[in-house]
Amino acid sequence: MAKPAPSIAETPAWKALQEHVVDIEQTHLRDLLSDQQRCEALIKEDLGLYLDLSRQRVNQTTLKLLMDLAEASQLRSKVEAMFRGERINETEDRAVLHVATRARRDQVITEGGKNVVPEVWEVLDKIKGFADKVRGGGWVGVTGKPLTNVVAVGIGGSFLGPLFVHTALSTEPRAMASSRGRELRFLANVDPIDVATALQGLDPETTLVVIISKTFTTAETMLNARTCRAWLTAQLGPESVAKHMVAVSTNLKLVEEFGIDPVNAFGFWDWVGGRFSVCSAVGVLPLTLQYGWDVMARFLAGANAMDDHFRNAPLESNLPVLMGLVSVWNISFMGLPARALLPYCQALSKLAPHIQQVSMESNGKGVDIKGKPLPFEAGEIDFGEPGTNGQHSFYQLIHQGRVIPCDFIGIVRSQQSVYLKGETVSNHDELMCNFFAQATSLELRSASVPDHLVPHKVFTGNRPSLSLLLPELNAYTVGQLLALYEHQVAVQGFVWNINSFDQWGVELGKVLASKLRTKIAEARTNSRFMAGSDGLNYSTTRMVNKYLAGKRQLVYDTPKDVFPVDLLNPEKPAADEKAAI
Ligand SMILES: O=P(O)(O)OC[C@H]1O[C@H](O)[C@H](O)[C@@H](O)[C@@H]1O
Repeated sequence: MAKPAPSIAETPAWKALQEHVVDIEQTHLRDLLSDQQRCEALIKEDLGLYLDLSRQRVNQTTLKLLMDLAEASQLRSKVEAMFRGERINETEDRAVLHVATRARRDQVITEGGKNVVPEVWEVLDKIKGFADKVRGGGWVGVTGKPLTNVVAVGIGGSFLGPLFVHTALSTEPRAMASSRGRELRFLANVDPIDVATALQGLDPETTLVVIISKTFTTAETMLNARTCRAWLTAQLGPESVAKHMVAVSTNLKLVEEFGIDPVNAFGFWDWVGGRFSVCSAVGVLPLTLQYGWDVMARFLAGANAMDDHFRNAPLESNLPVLMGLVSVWNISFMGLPARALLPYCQALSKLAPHIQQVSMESNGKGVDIKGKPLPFEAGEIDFGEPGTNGQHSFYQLIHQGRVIPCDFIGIVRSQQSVYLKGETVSNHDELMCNFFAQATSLELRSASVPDHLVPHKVFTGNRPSLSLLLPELNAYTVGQLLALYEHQVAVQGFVWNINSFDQWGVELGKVLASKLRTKIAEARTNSRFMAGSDGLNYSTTRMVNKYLAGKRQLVYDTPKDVFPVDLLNPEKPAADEKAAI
Protein backbone atom coordinates (compact mmCIF):
# COMPACT_ATOMS: atom_id res chain seq x y z
CA MET A 1 0.00 0.00 0.00
CA ALA A 2 1.26 3.51 -0.86
CA LYS A 3 2.44 5.49 2.14
CA PRO A 4 0.11 8.45 2.84
CA ALA A 5 1.65 11.78 1.79
CA PRO A 6 3.14 13.60 4.80
CA SER A 7 1.19 16.53 6.16
CA ILE A 8 2.41 19.92 5.00
CA ALA A 9 3.33 20.55 8.65
CA GLU A 10 5.93 17.78 8.43
CA THR A 11 7.79 19.32 5.50
CA PRO A 12 11.14 21.08 5.92
CA ALA A 13 9.57 24.23 4.46
CA TRP A 14 6.96 24.36 7.25
CA LYS A 15 9.54 23.63 9.92
CA ALA A 16 11.88 26.31 8.56
CA LEU A 17 9.10 28.86 8.87
CA GLN A 18 8.39 27.75 12.45
CA GLU A 19 12.03 28.33 13.32
CA HIS A 20 12.05 31.65 11.52
CA VAL A 21 9.31 33.02 13.81
CA VAL A 22 11.91 33.62 16.52
CA ASP A 23 13.94 35.90 14.23
CA ILE A 24 10.91 37.92 13.30
CA GLU A 25 9.71 38.19 16.88
CA GLN A 26 12.99 39.83 17.80
CA THR A 27 12.48 42.61 15.27
CA HIS A 28 9.99 45.41 15.75
CA LEU A 29 7.95 46.33 12.70
CA ARG A 30 9.22 49.90 13.00
CA ASP A 31 12.75 48.60 12.41
CA LEU A 32 11.66 46.41 9.53
CA LEU A 33 10.09 49.50 7.97
CA SER A 34 13.33 51.45 8.16
CA ASP A 35 14.83 49.12 5.55
CA GLN A 36 13.86 50.74 2.27
CA GLN A 37 15.03 47.82 0.16
CA ARG A 38 12.83 45.48 2.13
CA CYS A 39 9.87 47.82 1.67
CA GLU A 40 10.43 47.94 -2.09
CA ALA A 41 10.53 44.15 -2.21
CA LEU A 42 7.16 44.05 -0.45
CA ILE A 43 5.33 46.58 -2.58
CA LYS A 44 3.78 45.11 -5.70
CA GLU A 45 2.01 46.92 -8.50
CA ASP A 46 0.08 45.13 -11.18
CA LEU A 47 -3.24 45.43 -13.02
CA GLY A 48 -3.45 49.01 -11.79
CA LEU A 49 -3.51 47.83 -8.16
CA TYR A 50 -0.98 48.81 -5.53
CA LEU A 51 -0.36 46.18 -2.85
CA ASP A 52 1.82 47.18 0.09
CA LEU A 53 2.88 44.28 2.30
CA SER A 54 5.69 46.21 3.98
CA ARG A 55 3.70 46.53 7.20
CA GLN A 56 3.53 42.77 7.60
CA ARG A 57 5.94 41.21 10.06
CA VAL A 58 7.99 39.62 7.33
CA ASN A 59 11.39 40.20 5.76
CA GLN A 60 13.01 38.92 2.57
CA THR A 61 13.91 35.65 4.32
CA THR A 62 10.26 35.14 5.28
CA LEU A 63 9.27 35.68 1.68
CA LYS A 64 11.83 33.19 0.48
CA LEU A 65 10.64 30.61 3.04
CA LEU A 66 7.03 31.21 2.05
CA MET A 67 7.97 30.55 -1.57
CA ASP A 68 9.53 27.27 -0.40
CA LEU A 69 6.26 26.49 1.36
CA ALA A 70 4.36 27.21 -1.85
CA GLU A 71 6.65 24.76 -3.58
CA ALA A 72 6.29 22.13 -0.85
CA SER A 73 2.50 22.39 -1.03
CA GLN A 74 2.56 22.15 -4.85
CA LEU A 75 0.67 25.40 -5.04
CA ARG A 76 1.39 26.00 -8.73
CA SER A 77 0.14 22.61 -9.83
CA LYS A 78 -2.96 22.88 -7.62
CA VAL A 79 -3.83 26.24 -9.20
CA GLU A 80 -3.30 24.68 -12.64
CA ALA A 81 -5.48 21.70 -11.70
CA MET A 82 -8.25 24.13 -10.78
CA PHE A 83 -8.02 26.00 -14.09
CA ARG A 84 -7.79 22.72 -16.00
CA GLY A 85 -11.12 21.60 -14.57
CA GLU A 86 -9.79 18.68 -12.56
CA ARG A 87 -12.16 17.44 -9.86
CA ILE A 88 -10.27 19.05 -7.01
CA ASN A 89 -13.41 19.22 -4.87
CA GLU A 90 -12.91 15.56 -4.02
CA THR A 91 -15.67 15.06 -1.46
CA GLU A 92 -18.29 16.24 -3.94
CA ASP A 93 -16.41 14.88 -6.97
CA ARG A 94 -16.62 18.24 -8.71
CA ALA A 95 -14.42 20.58 -10.66
CA VAL A 96 -13.93 24.11 -9.30
CA LEU A 97 -14.37 26.39 -12.26
CA HIS A 98 -15.85 29.69 -11.17
CA VAL A 99 -13.08 31.20 -13.32
CA ALA A 100 -14.97 29.88 -16.37
CA THR A 101 -17.99 32.04 -15.47
CA ARG A 102 -15.99 35.14 -16.40
CA ALA A 103 -13.91 33.65 -19.20
CA ARG A 104 -13.57 35.63 -22.41
CA ARG A 105 -15.71 34.29 -25.23
CA ASP A 106 -12.67 32.93 -27.06
CA GLN A 107 -11.10 31.22 -24.04
CA VAL A 108 -11.07 27.46 -23.70
CA ILE A 109 -11.70 25.98 -20.26
CA THR A 110 -12.56 22.32 -20.14
CA GLU A 111 -14.45 20.15 -17.73
CA GLY A 112 -14.75 16.44 -18.41
CA GLY A 113 -13.02 16.99 -21.76
CA LYS A 114 -15.57 19.57 -22.90
CA ASN A 115 -15.01 23.30 -23.39
CA VAL A 116 -17.52 24.93 -21.02
CA VAL A 117 -17.02 28.51 -22.20
CA PRO A 118 -19.65 28.34 -24.99
CA GLU A 119 -22.26 27.21 -22.40
CA VAL A 120 -21.24 30.05 -20.11
CA TRP A 121 -21.73 32.55 -22.90
CA GLU A 122 -25.02 30.99 -23.94
CA VAL A 123 -26.35 31.87 -20.49
CA LEU A 124 -24.72 35.31 -20.52
CA ASP A 125 -26.27 36.06 -23.91
CA LYS A 126 -29.64 34.89 -22.61
CA ILE A 127 -29.26 37.18 -19.58
CA LYS A 128 -28.33 40.10 -21.79
CA GLY A 129 -31.32 39.47 -24.06
CA PHE A 130 -33.73 39.14 -21.16
CA ALA A 131 -32.37 42.14 -19.26
CA ASP A 132 -32.44 44.31 -22.38
CA LYS A 133 -36.11 43.40 -22.82
CA VAL A 134 -37.04 44.06 -19.20
CA ARG A 135 -35.07 47.31 -19.07
CA GLY A 136 -36.34 48.43 -22.46
CA GLY A 137 -40.00 47.66 -21.77
CA GLY A 138 -40.15 44.72 -24.20
CA TRP A 139 -40.97 42.41 -21.27
CA VAL A 140 -43.73 43.81 -19.09
CA GLY A 141 -45.86 42.60 -16.20
CA VAL A 142 -49.31 41.01 -16.58
CA THR A 143 -51.02 44.36 -16.40
CA GLY A 144 -48.75 45.79 -19.10
CA LYS A 145 -46.58 47.89 -16.81
CA PRO A 146 -42.77 47.90 -17.11
CA LEU A 147 -40.94 45.92 -14.42
CA THR A 148 -38.74 48.49 -12.76
CA ASN A 149 -38.23 46.69 -9.43
CA VAL A 150 -36.37 43.45 -8.89
CA VAL A 151 -36.44 41.42 -5.70
CA ALA A 152 -33.60 38.89 -5.65
CA VAL A 153 -34.47 36.02 -3.32
CA GLY A 154 -31.53 33.90 -2.18
CA ILE A 155 -29.22 33.28 0.75
CA GLY A 156 -25.52 32.55 1.42
CA GLY A 157 -23.60 32.48 -1.83
CA SER A 158 -26.80 33.26 -3.69
CA PHE A 159 -27.02 36.57 -1.85
CA LEU A 160 -23.82 37.90 -0.28
CA GLY A 161 -21.75 38.24 -3.44
CA PRO A 162 -24.49 39.91 -5.50
CA LEU A 163 -25.22 42.25 -2.58
CA PHE A 164 -21.52 43.15 -2.30
CA VAL A 165 -21.33 44.02 -6.00
CA HIS A 166 -24.63 45.90 -5.94
CA THR A 167 -23.51 47.97 -2.97
CA ALA A 168 -20.18 48.70 -4.64
CA LEU A 169 -21.84 49.89 -7.86
CA SER A 170 -24.93 51.70 -6.65
CA THR A 171 -23.00 54.95 -6.09
CA GLU A 172 -20.67 54.66 -9.10
CA PRO A 173 -21.57 57.38 -11.62
CA ARG A 174 -21.79 55.20 -14.76
CA ALA A 175 -23.69 52.47 -12.94
CA MET A 176 -25.95 55.09 -11.37
CA ALA A 177 -26.74 56.51 -14.79
CA SER A 178 -27.59 53.11 -16.23
CA SER A 179 -29.80 52.13 -13.29
CA ARG A 180 -31.83 55.33 -13.04
CA GLY A 181 -35.48 54.62 -12.26
CA ARG A 182 -34.77 51.02 -11.27
CA GLU A 183 -34.54 49.37 -7.88
CA LEU A 184 -32.87 46.14 -6.81
CA ARG A 185 -33.66 44.63 -3.42
CA PHE A 186 -32.57 41.43 -1.76
CA LEU A 187 -34.54 38.99 0.34
CA ALA A 188 -32.32 36.51 2.17
CA ASN A 189 -33.42 35.86 5.72
CA VAL A 190 -36.40 33.63 6.40
CA ASP A 191 -37.30 36.09 9.14
CA PRO A 192 -40.66 37.61 8.12
CA ILE A 193 -39.18 40.98 8.99
CA ASP A 194 -36.88 40.62 5.99
CA VAL A 195 -39.88 39.79 3.79
CA ALA A 196 -41.63 42.90 5.02
CA THR A 197 -38.51 45.01 4.43
CA ALA A 198 -37.95 43.62 0.95
CA LEU A 199 -41.53 44.00 -0.23
CA GLN A 200 -42.49 47.13 1.69
CA GLY A 201 -43.84 49.78 -0.64
CA LEU A 202 -43.33 47.69 -3.79
CA ASP A 203 -46.08 47.40 -6.34
CA PRO A 204 -46.42 43.81 -7.57
CA GLU A 205 -47.47 45.13 -10.98
CA THR A 206 -43.99 46.57 -11.52
CA THR A 207 -41.97 43.93 -9.63
CA LEU A 208 -39.94 41.03 -10.98
CA VAL A 209 -38.95 38.37 -8.45
CA VAL A 210 -35.76 36.43 -9.18
CA ILE A 211 -35.39 33.22 -7.17
CA ILE A 212 -31.70 32.40 -6.84
CA SER A 213 -30.67 29.04 -5.45
CA LYS A 214 -28.01 26.69 -6.73
CA THR A 215 -29.82 23.66 -5.33
CA PHE A 216 -33.37 25.06 -5.30
CA THR A 217 -33.83 23.17 -2.04
CA THR A 218 -32.54 25.68 0.53
CA ALA A 219 -35.36 25.87 3.06
CA GLU A 220 -35.18 29.61 3.68
CA THR A 221 -35.08 30.53 0.01
CA MET A 222 -37.90 28.19 -0.91
CA LEU A 223 -40.19 29.54 1.83
CA ASN A 224 -39.34 33.09 0.75
CA ALA A 225 -40.01 32.08 -2.87
CA ARG A 226 -43.43 30.70 -1.93
CA THR A 227 -44.09 33.84 0.09
CA CYS A 228 -43.25 36.10 -2.86
CA ARG A 229 -45.34 33.93 -5.17
CA ALA A 230 -48.28 34.27 -2.78
CA TRP A 231 -47.72 38.04 -2.61
CA LEU A 232 -47.75 38.32 -6.39
CA THR A 233 -50.60 35.94 -7.17
CA ALA A 234 -52.87 37.29 -4.44
CA GLN A 235 -52.85 40.60 -6.22
CA LEU A 236 -52.24 39.72 -9.86
CA GLY A 237 -53.61 36.17 -10.21
CA PRO A 238 -51.80 32.87 -10.82
CA GLU A 239 -50.88 33.76 -14.40
CA SER A 240 -48.61 36.51 -13.07
CA VAL A 241 -45.90 33.96 -12.18
CA ALA A 242 -44.97 33.60 -15.86
CA LYS A 243 -44.21 37.29 -16.19
CA HIS A 244 -43.14 38.23 -12.68
CA MET A 245 -40.97 35.30 -11.55
CA VAL A 246 -37.75 33.95 -13.01
CA ALA A 247 -35.12 31.71 -11.49
CA VAL A 248 -31.38 31.05 -11.34
CA SER A 249 -30.38 27.52 -10.47
CA THR A 250 -28.46 24.40 -11.41
CA ASN A 251 -31.61 22.39 -10.68
CA LEU A 252 -33.92 23.27 -13.55
CA LYS A 253 -36.21 20.33 -12.78
CA LEU A 254 -37.13 21.78 -9.37
CA VAL A 255 -37.50 25.24 -10.91
CA GLU A 256 -40.15 23.81 -13.22
CA GLU A 257 -41.88 21.95 -10.39
CA PHE A 258 -42.08 25.23 -8.51
CA GLY A 259 -44.07 26.64 -11.40
CA ILE A 260 -41.48 28.73 -13.22
CA ASP A 261 -41.22 28.02 -16.93
CA PRO A 262 -37.70 26.66 -17.68
CA VAL A 263 -37.57 29.21 -20.49
CA ASN A 264 -37.43 31.81 -17.74
CA ALA A 265 -34.68 30.00 -15.84
CA PHE A 266 -31.01 30.82 -16.05
CA GLY A 267 -28.75 27.87 -15.41
CA PHE A 268 -25.31 27.33 -14.05
CA TRP A 269 -23.29 24.26 -13.20
CA ASP A 270 -22.26 22.11 -10.27
CA TRP A 271 -18.66 23.17 -10.87
CA VAL A 272 -19.50 26.65 -9.57
CA GLY A 273 -19.48 26.69 -5.77
CA GLY A 274 -22.24 28.78 -4.17
CA ARG A 275 -19.87 31.26 -2.52
CA PHE A 276 -17.91 31.55 -5.79
CA SER A 277 -20.98 32.06 -7.96
CA VAL A 278 -21.25 35.86 -8.21
CA CYS A 279 -20.04 35.85 -11.82
CA SER A 280 -22.56 33.20 -12.88
CA ALA A 281 -26.23 34.02 -13.43
CA VAL A 282 -26.48 34.20 -9.61
CA GLY A 283 -25.00 37.69 -9.65
CA VAL A 284 -25.05 38.59 -13.31
CA LEU A 285 -28.81 38.26 -13.81
CA PRO A 286 -30.03 40.58 -11.02
CA LEU A 287 -27.13 42.98 -11.55
CA THR A 288 -27.64 43.17 -15.32
CA LEU A 289 -31.31 43.87 -14.74
CA GLN A 290 -30.25 46.75 -12.51
CA TYR A 291 -27.19 48.14 -14.32
CA GLY A 292 -27.36 46.84 -17.88
CA TRP A 293 -25.03 44.51 -19.71
CA ASP A 294 -22.20 46.99 -20.43
CA VAL A 295 -21.54 47.53 -16.74
CA MET A 296 -21.64 43.82 -16.00
CA ALA A 297 -19.36 43.01 -18.93
CA ARG A 298 -16.74 45.31 -17.36
CA PHE A 299 -17.20 43.59 -14.01
CA LEU A 300 -16.64 40.16 -15.58
CA ALA A 301 -13.61 41.47 -17.48
CA GLY A 302 -12.07 42.74 -14.23
CA ALA A 303 -12.45 39.35 -12.56
CA ASN A 304 -11.10 37.64 -15.67
CA ALA A 305 -7.99 39.88 -15.67
CA MET A 306 -7.28 38.83 -12.08
CA ASP A 307 -7.80 35.17 -13.04
CA ASP A 308 -5.18 35.49 -15.80
CA HIS A 309 -2.80 37.17 -13.39
CA PHE A 310 -3.35 34.46 -10.75
CA ARG A 311 -2.71 31.70 -13.25
CA ASN A 312 0.26 33.22 -15.05
CA ALA A 313 2.15 35.76 -12.92
CA PRO A 314 5.29 34.47 -11.17
CA LEU A 315 4.57 33.54 -7.56
CA GLU A 316 6.91 36.31 -6.34
CA SER A 317 4.75 39.02 -7.87
CA ASN A 318 1.39 37.27 -7.88
CA LEU A 319 -1.02 39.40 -5.83
CA PRO A 320 -3.43 36.69 -4.58
CA VAL A 321 -0.55 34.29 -3.99
CA LEU A 322 1.36 36.82 -1.91
CA MET A 323 -1.73 37.78 0.06
CA GLY A 324 -2.53 34.10 0.59
CA LEU A 325 0.98 33.17 1.73
CA VAL A 326 1.29 36.15 4.05
CA SER A 327 -2.04 35.30 5.66
CA VAL A 328 -0.90 31.70 6.15
CA TRP A 329 2.22 33.12 7.81
CA ASN A 330 0.09 35.18 10.17
CA ILE A 331 -2.36 32.40 10.97
CA SER A 332 -0.19 29.29 11.11
CA PHE A 333 3.14 30.68 12.29
CA MET A 334 2.56 34.00 14.05
CA GLY A 335 -0.54 32.66 15.84
CA LEU A 336 -2.84 35.40 14.55
CA PRO A 337 -6.02 33.69 13.33
CA ALA A 338 -8.21 36.76 12.73
CA ARG A 339 -8.21 39.39 10.03
CA ALA A 340 -10.03 42.69 9.79
CA LEU A 341 -11.20 43.84 6.36
CA LEU A 342 -11.19 47.62 6.47
CA PRO A 343 -12.18 49.33 3.24
CA TYR A 344 -11.96 53.10 3.35
CA CYS A 345 -14.89 53.30 1.00
CA GLN A 346 -18.52 53.14 2.03
CA ALA A 347 -19.40 51.42 -1.24
CA LEU A 348 -17.36 48.44 -0.02
CA SER A 349 -19.47 48.04 3.11
CA LYS A 350 -20.59 44.57 2.00
CA LEU A 351 -17.10 43.32 1.19
CA ALA A 352 -16.50 41.89 4.66
CA PRO A 353 -19.82 39.98 4.87
CA HIS A 354 -19.12 38.44 1.48
CA ILE A 355 -15.50 37.54 2.16
CA GLN A 356 -16.56 36.10 5.51
CA GLN A 357 -18.45 33.42 3.63
CA VAL A 358 -15.83 32.96 0.91
CA SER A 359 -13.09 32.55 3.49
CA MET A 360 -14.74 30.97 6.52
CA GLU A 361 -16.98 28.51 4.70
CA SER A 362 -14.09 27.53 2.42
CA ASN A 363 -11.30 27.13 4.90
CA GLY A 364 -13.04 26.48 8.21
CA LYS A 365 -12.01 22.83 8.10
CA GLY A 366 -10.54 20.37 10.58
CA VAL A 367 -9.24 17.67 8.21
CA ASP A 368 -7.01 17.66 5.18
CA ILE A 369 -8.20 16.86 1.69
CA LYS A 370 -7.89 13.14 2.37
CA GLY A 371 -9.85 13.37 5.62
CA LYS A 372 -6.88 13.22 7.99
CA PRO A 373 -7.16 15.51 11.06
CA LEU A 374 -5.04 18.61 10.62
CA PRO A 375 -2.12 18.98 13.02
CA PHE A 376 -2.79 22.75 13.04
CA GLU A 377 -5.81 25.00 12.94
CA ALA A 378 -6.74 26.17 9.46
CA GLY A 379 -9.14 28.95 8.52
CA GLU A 380 -9.28 32.62 9.28
CA ILE A 381 -11.71 34.62 11.39
CA ASP A 382 -12.78 37.47 9.17
CA PHE A 383 -14.73 40.55 10.08
CA GLY A 384 -14.77 44.18 9.11
CA GLU A 385 -16.42 47.51 8.60
CA PRO A 386 -15.65 50.44 6.38
CA GLY A 387 -13.37 53.14 7.73
CA THR A 388 -13.73 55.50 9.35
CA ASN A 389 -16.82 53.96 10.98
CA GLY A 390 -14.81 51.04 12.34
CA GLN A 391 -12.35 53.44 14.00
CA HIS A 392 -15.15 54.57 16.29
CA SER A 393 -16.13 51.01 17.06
CA PHE A 394 -13.60 48.18 17.37
CA TYR A 395 -10.24 49.77 16.52
CA GLN A 396 -9.46 50.17 20.22
CA LEU A 397 -9.00 46.41 20.42
CA ILE A 398 -6.90 46.43 17.27
CA HIS A 399 -4.58 49.16 18.62
CA GLN A 400 -4.14 48.12 22.23
CA GLY A 401 -5.86 44.79 22.69
CA ARG A 402 -5.44 41.72 20.53
CA VAL A 403 -3.21 41.71 17.50
CA ILE A 404 -5.41 41.46 14.42
CA PRO A 405 -3.80 41.71 10.99
CA CYS A 406 -5.70 44.32 9.00
CA ASP A 407 -6.38 44.70 5.30
CA PHE A 408 -6.72 48.42 4.60
CA ILE A 409 -8.33 49.08 1.23
CA GLY A 410 -8.24 52.59 -0.19
CA ILE A 411 -9.43 54.20 -3.41
CA VAL A 412 -7.48 56.92 -5.24
CA ARG A 413 -10.39 58.63 -7.03
CA SER A 414 -13.64 58.44 -5.11
CA GLN A 415 -16.95 57.59 -6.78
CA GLN A 416 -18.30 60.82 -5.34
CA SER A 417 -16.44 64.06 -4.94
CA VAL A 418 -17.21 66.72 -2.36
CA TYR A 419 -14.79 69.58 -1.77
CA LEU A 420 -16.28 72.33 0.32
CA LYS A 421 -15.24 75.93 0.04
CA GLY A 422 -13.11 76.87 3.02
CA GLU A 423 -11.95 73.31 3.75
CA THR A 424 -8.27 72.47 3.38
CA VAL A 425 -8.87 69.05 1.89
CA SER A 426 -11.70 67.34 0.05
CA ASN A 427 -14.00 65.00 1.95
CA HIS A 428 -12.35 62.05 0.27
CA ASP A 429 -8.86 63.33 1.19
CA GLU A 430 -10.09 63.51 4.76
CA LEU A 431 -11.20 59.88 4.59
CA MET A 432 -7.87 58.84 3.07
CA CYS A 433 -5.88 60.73 5.72
CA ASN A 434 -7.41 58.25 8.12
CA PHE A 435 -6.56 55.35 5.83
CA PHE A 436 -2.86 56.35 5.79
CA ALA A 437 -2.82 57.22 9.48
CA GLN A 438 -4.31 53.97 10.70
CA ALA A 439 -1.79 51.65 9.03
CA THR A 440 1.03 53.83 10.30
CA SER A 441 -0.30 54.02 13.83
CA LEU A 442 -0.52 50.24 14.05
CA GLU A 443 3.15 49.88 13.29
CA LEU A 444 4.46 52.61 15.62
CA ARG A 445 5.40 52.48 19.25
CA SER A 446 4.59 55.72 21.02
CA ALA A 447 3.85 57.35 24.34
CA SER A 448 4.27 61.01 25.21
CA VAL A 449 1.78 61.71 27.95
CA PRO A 450 1.67 62.56 31.66
CA ASP A 451 3.20 59.79 33.78
CA HIS A 452 0.07 58.32 35.36
CA LEU A 453 -1.55 57.80 31.98
CA VAL A 454 1.45 56.18 30.35
CA PRO A 455 0.24 52.57 30.65
CA HIS A 456 -3.11 53.52 29.15
CA LYS A 457 -1.71 55.56 26.32
CA VAL A 458 1.13 53.33 25.27
CA PHE A 459 0.91 51.92 21.78
CA THR A 460 3.18 48.93 21.45
CA GLY A 461 2.79 49.00 17.69
CA ASN A 462 4.27 46.05 15.83
CA ARG A 463 0.81 45.16 14.54
CA PRO A 464 0.74 43.84 10.98
CA SER A 465 -1.41 45.18 8.18
CA LEU A 466 -1.49 45.36 4.42
CA SER A 467 -2.67 48.22 2.27
CA LEU A 468 -4.33 47.89 -1.07
CA LEU A 469 -4.93 50.90 -3.30
CA LEU A 470 -7.39 50.78 -6.19
CA PRO A 471 -7.32 53.60 -8.77
CA GLU A 472 -11.10 53.88 -8.51
CA LEU A 473 -14.03 51.70 -7.55
CA ASN A 474 -15.89 50.83 -10.73
CA ALA A 475 -17.35 47.68 -12.24
CA TYR A 476 -13.95 46.55 -13.53
CA THR A 477 -12.05 47.02 -10.28
CA VAL A 478 -14.87 45.47 -8.25
CA GLY A 479 -14.41 42.39 -10.44
CA GLN A 480 -10.67 42.45 -9.77
CA LEU A 481 -11.16 42.84 -6.04
CA LEU A 482 -13.65 39.98 -5.88
CA ALA A 483 -11.34 37.60 -7.74
CA LEU A 484 -8.32 38.74 -5.71
CA TYR A 485 -9.96 37.68 -2.45
CA GLU A 486 -11.45 34.49 -3.93
CA HIS A 487 -7.98 33.42 -5.05
CA GLN A 488 -6.32 34.44 -1.80
CA VAL A 489 -8.67 32.06 0.00
CA ALA A 490 -7.89 29.29 -2.50
CA VAL A 491 -4.16 29.81 -1.95
CA GLN A 492 -4.60 29.39 1.80
CA GLY A 493 -6.53 26.17 1.27
CA PHE A 494 -4.03 24.80 -1.25
CA VAL A 495 -1.16 25.42 1.18
CA TRP A 496 -3.02 23.89 4.13
CA ASN A 497 -3.96 21.01 1.82
CA ILE A 498 -7.64 21.15 2.68
CA ASN A 499 -10.71 21.05 0.47
CA SER A 500 -11.75 24.71 0.29
CA PHE A 501 -14.69 23.91 -1.93
CA ASP A 502 -17.04 21.79 0.16
CA GLN A 503 -19.08 22.83 3.22
CA TRP A 504 -20.26 19.77 5.13
CA GLY A 505 -20.21 21.73 8.37
CA VAL A 506 -23.40 23.61 7.56
CA GLU A 507 -25.46 20.44 7.12
CA LEU A 508 -26.11 19.41 10.73
CA GLY A 509 -27.88 22.66 11.60
CA LYS A 510 -30.16 22.21 8.57
CA VAL A 511 -31.11 18.66 9.65
CA LEU A 512 -31.89 19.77 13.19
CA ALA A 513 -33.92 22.78 12.00
CA SER A 514 -35.97 20.42 9.88
CA LYS A 515 -36.61 18.16 12.90
CA LEU A 516 -37.69 21.20 14.92
CA ARG A 517 -39.99 22.31 12.09
CA THR A 518 -41.85 18.98 12.29
CA LYS A 519 -42.10 19.13 16.08
CA ILE A 520 -43.29 22.74 16.20
CA ALA A 521 -45.83 22.15 13.41
CA GLU A 522 -47.23 19.18 15.36
CA ALA A 523 -47.35 21.10 18.60
CA ARG A 524 -49.11 24.03 17.02
CA THR A 525 -51.57 21.91 15.03
CA ASN A 526 -52.55 19.91 18.11
CA SER A 527 -52.37 22.92 20.42
CA ARG A 528 -50.06 21.10 22.77
CA PHE A 529 -46.67 21.55 24.32
CA MET A 530 -43.77 19.28 23.59
CA ALA A 531 -43.01 16.46 25.98
CA GLY A 532 -39.61 15.15 26.98
CA SER A 533 -40.36 12.04 24.92
CA ASP A 534 -40.42 14.06 21.69
CA GLY A 535 -36.78 13.26 21.05
CA LEU A 536 -35.24 16.59 21.98
CA ASN A 537 -33.16 17.18 25.07
CA TYR A 538 -34.45 18.87 28.21
CA SER A 539 -33.04 22.32 27.48
CA THR A 540 -34.37 22.45 23.94
CA THR A 541 -37.81 21.12 24.95
CA ARG A 542 -38.10 23.64 27.77
CA MET A 543 -37.13 26.58 25.59
CA VAL A 544 -39.42 25.56 22.72
CA ASN A 545 -42.31 25.29 25.17
CA LYS A 546 -41.51 28.75 26.51
CA TYR A 547 -41.72 29.96 22.92
CA LEU A 548 -45.03 28.18 22.28
CA ALA A 549 -46.50 29.65 25.43
CA GLY A 550 -45.31 33.12 24.47
CA LYS A 551 -46.96 32.81 21.07
CA ARG A 552 -50.27 32.31 22.79
CA GLN A 553 -50.05 35.55 24.67
CA LEU A 554 -49.20 37.79 21.73
CA VAL A 555 -51.77 39.45 19.56
CA TYR A 556 -50.43 39.86 16.07
CA ASP A 557 -51.08 42.75 13.83
CA THR A 558 -51.41 41.41 10.34
CA PRO A 559 -49.04 43.40 8.14
CA LYS A 560 -51.86 44.40 5.80
CA ASP A 561 -49.73 46.79 3.84
CA VAL A 562 -47.46 43.94 2.72
CA PHE A 563 -49.68 40.86 2.78
CA PRO A 564 -53.37 40.45 2.03
CA VAL A 565 -54.98 39.07 5.20
CA ASP A 566 -56.37 35.91 3.59
CA LEU A 567 -52.85 34.70 2.83
CA LEU A 568 -51.94 34.33 6.46
CA ASN A 569 -52.78 31.65 9.00
CA PRO A 570 -53.79 33.08 12.34
CA GLU A 571 -51.23 32.22 15.04
CA LYS A 572 -52.43 29.00 16.67
CA PRO A 573 -52.60 29.18 20.45
CA ALA A 574 -51.14 26.33 22.50
CA ALA A 575 -53.86 24.71 24.68
CA ASP A 576 -52.09 23.76 27.82
CA GLU A 577 -50.02 26.61 29.07
CA LYS A 578 -48.94 24.85 32.24
CA ALA A 579 -47.33 21.80 30.67
CA ALA A 580 -43.59 21.45 30.83
CA ILE A 581 -42.75 25.12 31.41
O1 LIG B 1 -27.82 28.58 -3.56
P1 LIG B 1 -28.38 27.64 -2.55
O2 LIG B 1 -28.38 26.23 -3.05
O3 LIG B 1 -29.75 28.06 -2.12
O4 LIG B 1 -27.45 27.65 -1.31
C1 LIG B 1 -27.31 28.76 -0.46
C2 LIG B 1 -26.27 28.47 0.60
O5 LIG B 1 -26.67 27.30 1.27
C3 LIG B 1 -25.81 26.75 2.24
O6 LIG B 1 -25.89 27.45 3.42
C4 LIG B 1 -24.39 26.63 1.81
O7 LIG B 1 -23.57 26.41 2.90
C5 LIG B 1 -23.93 27.88 1.10
O8 LIG B 1 -22.67 27.64 0.53
C6 LIG B 1 -24.89 28.27 0.02
O9 LIG B 1 -24.41 29.42 -0.61
